[in-house]
Amino acid sequence: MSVMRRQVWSSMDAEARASIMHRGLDDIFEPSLRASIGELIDDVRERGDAAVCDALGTFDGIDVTPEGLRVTDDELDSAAVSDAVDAAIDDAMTHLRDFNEQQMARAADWSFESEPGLTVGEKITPITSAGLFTPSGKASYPSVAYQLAVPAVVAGVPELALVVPPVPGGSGEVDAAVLVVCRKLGIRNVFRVNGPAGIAALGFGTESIPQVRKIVGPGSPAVTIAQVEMQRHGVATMMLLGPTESMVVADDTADPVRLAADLLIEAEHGTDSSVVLVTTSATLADATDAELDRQIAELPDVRATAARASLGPNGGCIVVDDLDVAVTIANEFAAEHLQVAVADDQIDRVVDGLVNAGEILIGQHTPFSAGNFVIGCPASLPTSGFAHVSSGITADTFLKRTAIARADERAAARMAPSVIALADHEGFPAHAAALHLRNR
Ligand SMILES: NC(=O)c1ccc[n+]([C@@H]2O[C@H](COP(=O)([O-])OP(=O)(O)OC[C@H]3O[C@@H](n4cnc5c(N)ncnc54)[C@H](O)[C@@H]3O)[C@@H](O)[C@H]2O)c1
Ligand SMILES: N[C@H](CO)Cc1c[nH]c[nH+]1
Ligand SMILES: [Zn+2]
Repeated sequence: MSVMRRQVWSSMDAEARASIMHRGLDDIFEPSLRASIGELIDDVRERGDAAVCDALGTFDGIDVTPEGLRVTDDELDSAAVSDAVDAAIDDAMTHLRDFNEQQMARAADWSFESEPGLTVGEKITPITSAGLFTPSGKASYPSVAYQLAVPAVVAGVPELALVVPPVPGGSGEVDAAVLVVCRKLGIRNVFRVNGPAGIAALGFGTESIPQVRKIVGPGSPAVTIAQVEMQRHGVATMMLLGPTESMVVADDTADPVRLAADLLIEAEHGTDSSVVLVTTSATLADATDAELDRQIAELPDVRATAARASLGPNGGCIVVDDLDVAVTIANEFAAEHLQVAVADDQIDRVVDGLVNAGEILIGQHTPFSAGNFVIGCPASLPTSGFAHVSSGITADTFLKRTAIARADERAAARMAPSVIALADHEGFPAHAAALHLRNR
């Protein structure tokens, strides 16, 4: 039986096409989950640390007192990982720091004289505080910790706090690799939390956990709902870093063995992931499917089950007539991670046409896992179609732009008739009066 659900674009009706584009949102915003997360948020607002501790007991099976929420200096200082992981974290953080510093160098204040006597521009400053959520459920995610924290540090956010659920099945300890990342970056405000309760705690502030202005980080549906709900309470959060997803656009020159391996990368995250191959070659699709079957057999059961769901009911293979159609599909899908595996002389044409994706990785030497871990591009990226309108987490996520203008007397007089005409039309006499009195 095929691993990938196979469809031919030219024979798919509108419903079949819409179904491949749709992912995740119904599950994420399932009404009873929304209601229970809403109650949890209210509880944290009313009872602070006590509610976070209760949620840790109920949902994560961990008993802690409020004093136990903060990861101690001793835990941070003694956290240790193998030399190989330590070196890999340094390698990754160097690339990520370089990427974000390049971005910062292009985010300079600017101004210009837009007419004689009128200067306008922008001043760019970091937000004053941010909360970083590192997931810890179906996997350990030190890479998410540095994907969030390095950009925040490079942006210069003065107050940072990181929350993370304890290792599942443990006795309350936090993944040592996450702590190593925090230590390397000088982040000492680290808290063990239940996922959604931790989001609420960052938004309201509790006795132990500092209140922040913006919360970022990918997570499970419960964590995602908590972030969306906290917008009602005046906290900035992002839309929407949900279940991991990927797409590969390939032509008949792609190597099916690498293609299968690359499709399995994000497919193994969970049964809620979605992975799609769009190809001009049915022969390549057949060969890739056979390879997928062989490579999935080598995965542990839990990852194999996730991969079959991601490539089967949640995703699949779409055979298209040409690469232009593939580009149209990729832009409509707006994948979190997108790889282009086409002939060298087609790459520019395809990449030029791609506009909606969290990241675009070019060629079969650029697998998603290199992007996830080490390349230095953002890897905490918008999912569920939000790559149509938003971007991954970078230093820019932690900056804001304030417009600045200065007019002299001559420019104010020149603008007065336009201001007064529009103020009169909108019915705001005080808006008009401020210009009238300057021009008497
Ligand atoms: N978009 C991205 O950049 C990106 C990056 C990494 C991971 N991800 C995705 O993030 C997700 C991580 O999910 P995860 O489960 O591994 O970790 P998670 O930490 O996000 O979720 C687990 C936490 O949520 C709590 N929780 C779960 N359901 C709950 C409920 N109903 N009520 C209260 N608490 C509840 C658990 O007790 C635990 O504390 C995956 O879907 C993965 O694909 C996305
Ligand atoms: N694929 C994830 C982002 O969607 C990032 C990640 C971390 N670890 C493994 N993968
Ligand atoms: Zn991944």
